[in-house]
Amino acid sequence: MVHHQNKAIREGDNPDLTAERVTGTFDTHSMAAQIYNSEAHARRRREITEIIAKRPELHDTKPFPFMTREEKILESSRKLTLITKHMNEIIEPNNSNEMFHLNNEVLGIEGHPMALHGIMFIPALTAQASEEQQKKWLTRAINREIVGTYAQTELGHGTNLQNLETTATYDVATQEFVLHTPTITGLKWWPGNLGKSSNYAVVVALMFIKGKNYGPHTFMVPLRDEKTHQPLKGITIGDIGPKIAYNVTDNGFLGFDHYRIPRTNLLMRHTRVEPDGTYVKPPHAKINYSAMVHVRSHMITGQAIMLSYALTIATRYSSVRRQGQIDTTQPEVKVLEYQTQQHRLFPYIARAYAFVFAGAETVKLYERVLEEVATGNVSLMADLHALTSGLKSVVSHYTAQGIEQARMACGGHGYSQASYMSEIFGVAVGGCTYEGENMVMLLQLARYLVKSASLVKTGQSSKLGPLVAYLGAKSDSTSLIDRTPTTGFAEYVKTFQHIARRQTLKAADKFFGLMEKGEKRPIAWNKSSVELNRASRLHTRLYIVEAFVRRVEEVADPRLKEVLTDLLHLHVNYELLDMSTYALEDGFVSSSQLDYVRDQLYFYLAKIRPNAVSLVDSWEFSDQELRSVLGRRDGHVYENLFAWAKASPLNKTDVLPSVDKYLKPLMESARASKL
Ligand SMILES: CC(C)(COP(=O)(O)OP(=O)(O)OC[C@H]1O[C@@H](n2cnc3c(N)ncnc32)[C@H](O)[C@@H]1OP(=O)(O)O)[C@@H](O)C(=O)NCCC(=O)NCCSC(=O)/C=C/CC(=O)O
Ligand SMILES: Cc1cc2nc3c(=O)[nH]c(=O)nc-3n(C[C@H](O)[C@H](O)[C@H](O)COP(=O)(O)OP(=O)(O)OC[C@H]3O[C@@H](n4cnc5c(N)ncnc54)[C@H](O)[C@@H]3O)c2cc1C
Repeated sequence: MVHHQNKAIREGDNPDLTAERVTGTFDTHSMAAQIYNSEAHARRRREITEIIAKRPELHDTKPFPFMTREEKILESSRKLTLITKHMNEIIEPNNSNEMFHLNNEVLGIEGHPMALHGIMFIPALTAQASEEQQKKWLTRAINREIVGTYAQTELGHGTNLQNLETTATYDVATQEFVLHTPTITGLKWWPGNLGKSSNYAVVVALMFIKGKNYGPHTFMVPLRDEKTHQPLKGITIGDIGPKIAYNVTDNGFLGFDHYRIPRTNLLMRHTRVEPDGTYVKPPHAKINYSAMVHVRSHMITGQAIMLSYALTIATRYSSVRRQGQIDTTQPEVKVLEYQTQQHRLFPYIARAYAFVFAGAETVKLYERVLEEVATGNVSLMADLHALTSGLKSVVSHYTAQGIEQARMACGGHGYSQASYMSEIFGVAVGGCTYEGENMVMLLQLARYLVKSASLVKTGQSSKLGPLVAYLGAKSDSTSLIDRTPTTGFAEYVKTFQHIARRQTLKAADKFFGLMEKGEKRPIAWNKSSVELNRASRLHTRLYIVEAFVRRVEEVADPRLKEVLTDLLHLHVNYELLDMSTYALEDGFVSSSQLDYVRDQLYFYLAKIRPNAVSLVDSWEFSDQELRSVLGRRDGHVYENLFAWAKASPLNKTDVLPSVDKYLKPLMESARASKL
């Protein structure tokens, strides 16, 4: 038996796909260890996948696209109950990475009744509840004795938290908070699993004590009777209806009618209200926003995975789909041979790797900040907020674009739900909106960049933090990119730094200039905001490149290093071309240097070509996880597309009731009138 580098090869697979795998130059298990950040985790993922494969009760009973929303919720609840009961047989208890994989395999990306419970409810209690409160609620939440969500957004306000309408007014006499929704626009709207599944929520409301507004605070609020699951008195609650995707999650609405909770339901780890109404303020004004920062830090990896789902589907399919000829004397080629197809897919494969490497760094920083904040050290909160605001925006934007490119790369079959592309797109694109609308979050990063620019302009560059230290450096007069040895990335990094620095300082100049001319700060900010957001994107894209460089430098295995270096070359050349306006406008990069960059790009598209399938196989998604007929590991696409179509509910009968009822009489009367 031949041992191939690509571990996805099996006998009986589509030979076109096997041929791709045979050309792979690196070990896909080793690459998986890079993607999932450790050999142990990559191995555990495979083990979990194998366990699930052997347990048919954990498989989808039919393809998701053939189910109604109610059927999907029922099916998801069934599987959720099973994996909760048998969790310890499948994953290490309390290992969030393993839990994430188990959920993706068994439940999929469309959500499930406890999605927000794990993503936000437990993290909010962990970071914001006092020890006493954690004893009361966190253990019950971890044991799934109660199910919770995070209810912040309202019908009328999501971004602007200071103008939420839900109030929590302290009643000193009874030592209770009175939660109230004064208008329809004050209804909580959107929280995941609020509609039907949760019986508790961490609710964000403006806190009033003795007539004074203390701004948004978080409260632990019971919503439904723990036995009957009926809404409690004073609570109006329900599902907001179907969405573009993610419809297994019951995003909901919630209203309070003078609903009372004890004082001690204010989450009091960092902030307190004494029985007499005395307010003890937290060590950082935005410490209660931690659940959002938690998700923003983790969603970078989640987005990279969804982008990779789409790329795996499109790259495998492009290796079995033959259409047209390049040399007319030869048979039809795999569509992956077309340079346009490679240009559509490979730069996004590089981006997916770049995103997952950047995501690993964000999670690490988040964990550090979480530990520090627990001891009262809030010094890194602003850095983490700035970094995650930029990354969540840039990564979700390019992920959505990349998935759509991958869908189009599959031609007509990409438009069929058999590809699963529309669901992957629909779920991923939600990330551009939730956890802070992308433009808004880029503007949060811009505040940090403008403060940093101001340090540079006032000669205080030494005070710049490591994430923005480059803003204080002096640029060379021109880029030396075409004189760089092909293995080096330093000149590219310098060029990206130059571009980000120039745009940041220029946008800051515009903002400060408008204020000098007499504009009020918020007006000047608004008039500079497009330029400021451009700076935020360029800064974030620089960070992503640097994270990619850092990872490639760490890799020891020469085969992995070579292919990752190829991908990095592709990435830096593609990114530079994509932002060439900025590079050209001050002459830092010349048009002949851009020609070099273009040539490099085409060179690396061709160099990566033999490894394309192995690069997507390395993500090690099972067929169950991908849920795509086009993306099947074995490449047997056509016969399975036919089987999938035959299984469509519309094909249960040859003649539909709608035909009997309407079309037949219509045709009959048309025929009769002709007689
Ligand atoms: C846009 C936001 C951040 C503005 O918040 P606000 O309180 O109004 O800010 P201010 O203007 O008063 O102050 C800005 C100031 O605060 C700093 N800051 C903001 N957030 C943080 C933070 N988390 N950590 C540290 N510092 C923070 C900021 O840097 C400024 O500092 P300066 O020094 O420049 O003054 C806020 O309204 C916001 O976050 N809006 C977005 C709302 C959002 O994300 N909602 C998510 C709801 S939950 C959800 O979507 C769930 C999805 C489900 C799923 O994930 O699957
Ligand atoms: C799938 C999904 C799941 C969600 N889950 C939850 C959940 O579990 N819990 C929860 O509480 N919420 C949840 N949300 C709500 C989500 O967090 C908000 O929709 C999001 O924060 C955006 O707020 P918004 O809807 O008020 O948008 P808006 O703020 O109304 O945005 C509309 C437009 O106005 C622009 N805009 C707004 N403010 C500014 C500004 N200051 N400067 C410049 N432009 C601005 C935006 O860029 C955007 O283009 C979810 C949303 C989705 C789509």
